Amino acid sequence: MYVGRFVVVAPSLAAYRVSSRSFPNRRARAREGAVTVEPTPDAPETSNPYIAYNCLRTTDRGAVIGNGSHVDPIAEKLARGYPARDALVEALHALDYEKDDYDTPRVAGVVGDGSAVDESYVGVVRRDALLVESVEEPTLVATYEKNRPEPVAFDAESAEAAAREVYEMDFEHPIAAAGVARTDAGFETAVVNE
Ligand SMILES: NC(=O)c1ncn([C@@H]2O[C@H](COP(=O)(O)O)[C@@H](O)[C@H]2O)c1NC=O
Repeated sequence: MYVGRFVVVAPSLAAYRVSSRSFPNRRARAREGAVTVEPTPDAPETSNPYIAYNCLRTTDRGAVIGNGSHVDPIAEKLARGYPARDALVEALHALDYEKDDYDTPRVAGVVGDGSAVDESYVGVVRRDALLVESVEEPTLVATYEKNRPEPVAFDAESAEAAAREVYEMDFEHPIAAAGVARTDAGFETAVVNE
């Protein structure tokens, strides 16, 4: 099955996978407090505005993952003190689904900083819906087919294991993955590219 891009929130860690039929020449690059999805140097030029973006940001108040440019405003609102639910609702509603040939949904997840009980969330904005849900068990939402949050088996206990586990999930066209986990020393992140 091809589900496109997807997030898993677990809820003290999270992971994101880039799957792609159309733009396979991409990688996830780890940066300070962020992971960026970008074309590889050999990728053909494209004017598609949706294929390069920060897919992960960490802040003092939580970590954010997702499949596009909405990750930045969600992280910025979170850092300014918005509750995770409100940051997701506002940024997803403002940017809405992608205006491409598929009306591709935007998906996102927030891992809270550990200071509240109901702080980890997933969200998706589709042409026909905006869903933001609190996460208490591992939950997946994808751009296609599985485009509403659903429970998923997920065993990872570190950022690296989370990235590896989503990369190896049995969905077509894996390209790269990123993981983030809350630890006593803050958020740790990891990437997988193969
Ligand atoms: N975030 C991404 O990495 C990403 N990759 C591709 N897209 C969009 O989804 C469309 C379909 O891509 P694909 O056939 O690779 O699933 C692309 O034309 C592009 O508009 C993306 N946008 C949202 O998922």
